Amino acid sequence: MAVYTDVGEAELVEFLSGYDLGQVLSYKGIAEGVENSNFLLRTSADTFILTLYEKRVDRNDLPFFLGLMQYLAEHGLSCPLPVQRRDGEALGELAGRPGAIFTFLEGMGARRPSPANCRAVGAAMARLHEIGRGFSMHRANGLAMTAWRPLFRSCPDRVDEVEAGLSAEIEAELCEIEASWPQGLPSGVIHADLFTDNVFFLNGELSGIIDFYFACNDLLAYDIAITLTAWCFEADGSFNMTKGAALLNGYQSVRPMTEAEVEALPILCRGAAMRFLLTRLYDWLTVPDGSFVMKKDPREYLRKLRFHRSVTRAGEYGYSPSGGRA
Ligand SMILES: Nc1ncnc2c1ncn2[C@@H]1O[C@H](COP(=O)(O)OP(=O)(O)O)[C@@H](O)[C@H]1O
Ligand SMILES: N[C@@H](CCOP(=O)(O)O)C(=O)O
Repeated sequence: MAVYTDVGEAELVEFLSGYDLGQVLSYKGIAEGVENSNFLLRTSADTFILTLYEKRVDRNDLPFFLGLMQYLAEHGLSCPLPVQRRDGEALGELAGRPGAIFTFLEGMGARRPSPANCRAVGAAMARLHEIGRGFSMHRANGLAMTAWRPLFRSCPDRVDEVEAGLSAEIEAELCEIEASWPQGLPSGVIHADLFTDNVFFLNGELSGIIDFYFACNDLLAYDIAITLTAWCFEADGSFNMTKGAALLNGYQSVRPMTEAEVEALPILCRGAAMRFLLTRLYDWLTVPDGSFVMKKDPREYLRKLRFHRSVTRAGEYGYSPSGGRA
């Protein structure tokens, strides 16, 4: 349940007095999400999303996130647009937290993505990468490859309780990833959390992308690796090459990958699986049972990591050099 901060009606009315959004009709907490508190807000003007930023989001990063959403929306990517107050600011303070209001996006995440969904998300991600070239703000990736070992070290000494031998497996894997991580690939603005719950579909068409709170500057192909890892495995843990090909072809229909990116895809996928294995592992071992923070199973990403370790070339993900070309 992602409502960590309660909002009283009087303080909400006071907060809204800075906007031209009419009268509050209703507001209710949204269960989905992990990081922040989100409310569905209906006013006499329209329906909106009210987000209160919780402790895990650094408030110094908020201008980057809000600025990026505004820039992408203004350049044709469907994503929430931060609503400005009368004084021109989009960020305010509510219930002791930084807060902002966003336009509401219609649609729902694909629970079991089809190859067509995968193609659409690949193309949308490439559009995001292309549009992002013109965005002038910069944010280093706080969860970049160099942050994984310190994150692993900060996990309590109970990693092997999750699975026997896990600590040694992660240690060995980190050494290989660190030694083989690619240098000099094209970089730019990436979403970095393009999971199925963050991409909405309406009537079979991709209607928008949400949740830019891990967005940062990093390797574009690392974003492809994250998305491929999130979208193209089945519930039984098997990789679906049809979906992989669809996602990569969709991406390449907008932005062809360079040869170096294609070659690096297997190691980037190992990194992507490691990043989500570690954040999930940390939460699994540190967040108390019964807490509001939704813990996700780290073993899902351990299985994905093991698959990626067996891959030697991008063709095994469904990549084909002509992919995306008409
Ligand atoms: N602009 C939006 N339009 C429609 N629904 C939204 C919007 N932003 C968030 N939501 C809803 O709120 C949920 C949580 O949002 P998300 O940004 O993923 O939260 P968190 O950052 O806490 O993970 C989403 O799954 C979706 O249901
Ligand atoms: N996608 C991450 C967790 C972050 O959750 P989100 O609700 O912010 O997308 C994971 O699955 O580990």
